[in-house]
Amino acid sequence: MGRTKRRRRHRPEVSKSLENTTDCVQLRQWLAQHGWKNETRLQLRSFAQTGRGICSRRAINANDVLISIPNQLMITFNSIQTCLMSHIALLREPLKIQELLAVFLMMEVTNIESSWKEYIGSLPKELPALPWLATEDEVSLYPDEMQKISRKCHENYRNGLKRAKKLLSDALFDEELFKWGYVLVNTRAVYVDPNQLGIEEGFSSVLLDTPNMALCPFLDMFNHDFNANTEAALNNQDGQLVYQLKTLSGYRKYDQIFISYGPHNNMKLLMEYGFFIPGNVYDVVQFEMAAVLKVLGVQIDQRQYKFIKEHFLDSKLYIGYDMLSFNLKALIFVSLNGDCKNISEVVFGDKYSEEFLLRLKPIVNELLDTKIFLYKEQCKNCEINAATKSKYASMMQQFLEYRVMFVLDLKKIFDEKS
Ligand SMILES: C[S@@+](CC[C@H](N)C(=O)[O-])C[C@H]1O[C@@H](n2cnc3c(N)ncnc32)[C@H](O)[C@@H]1O
Repeated sequence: MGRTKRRRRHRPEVSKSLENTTDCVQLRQWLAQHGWKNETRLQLRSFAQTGRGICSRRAINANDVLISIPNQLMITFNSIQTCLMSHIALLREPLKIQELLAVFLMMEVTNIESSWKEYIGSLPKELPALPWLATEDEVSLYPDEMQKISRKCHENYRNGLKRAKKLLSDALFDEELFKWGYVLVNTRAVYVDPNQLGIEEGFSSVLLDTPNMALCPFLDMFNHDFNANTEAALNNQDGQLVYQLKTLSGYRKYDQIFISYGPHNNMKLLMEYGFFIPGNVYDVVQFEMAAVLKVLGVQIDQRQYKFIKEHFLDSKLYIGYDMLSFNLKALIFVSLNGDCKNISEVVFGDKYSEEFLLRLKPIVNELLDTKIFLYKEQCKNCEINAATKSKYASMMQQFLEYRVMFVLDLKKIFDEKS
């Protein structure tokens, strides 16, 4: 009875081992040949919730070093420089580090003698459903804020593509493979300190930015969770530079081990990585100043406008589980109190009157209602498009459906709190 109970409580998430797949076997052999010891017995599995990810065949304790990847296995600016030397010499225009890494992947994926063949073989063949990869017709059905971000991401990509194309002859350039590399770098690269890697100053003739991105085999298989707490560092271990991850929380055997990609809200996760997490504690709904003023039904005068602009109160306007952002509350106050003599004192001293706080309640409700209305409308658009089975439209539809539930949740919480 005790055993059954214990087992039930410890039942791990449904998953399937990937250890016997060709890609995984080859990756492991290659890592082992280059000195990776896998002291924490990490294993690749396919998880029902997240797809491919990592667990351990033993329990992991808080403060354990999860993984140490030797520097020579990573793809850094240094490794690219050595491999692409002849092409880099032809460089007519500098690239960004992300673009250079993408060019490198594009070249190496077809190079059967590549030193990273096993790693490149382990990379996903299919790209995550990043909304900006959709067609312009589909993007035009997204909510305004997501259209804007999608177009910006697409523009960045097009600029990178233009630059990268100047680097190589047409015969050597494969646009589809470049896009594949570009997205994978965006979703998998880790931050590195160029000084620690011994990257000399001379990169500015080749790069538009600093070489602070690198690809780290196996370590890039960890999925994201907002609760995860890890520390990453390049350390010296037995005279060798290694990229190490330390976990600050423990994991049971076979439970998926997560890292955190940052305190990202769901919109950011979807735009940058192609997924979102229901219940994400960092999630928020954002507002434009014009939309807030419309709900308030007021017109602000010059003095109010100047105050808002001077203190950047027209940005970072959002509501999340922690409720209104500082700026949103301040913007509402300033907009409703044109005749107030001591705006600064109230706003920056958090001296809002009871009367104002009471007034906030219906305003917040209305702001959230406008979002629900919008998301429902846009959800219908994506639903029509999802019928054509585009993975972007389906993902956006799921996201907007979740978004409606999230905002309803916020309304409930705000109602209970105030
Ligand atoms: C660094 S990779 C992680 C490993 C990846 N799952 C793989 O199979 O190679 C980042 C990508 O994994 C996926 N991912 C990461 N965390 C996730 C999560 N919590 N839920 C769903 N997908 C996730 C997304 O596609 C993201 O772009």
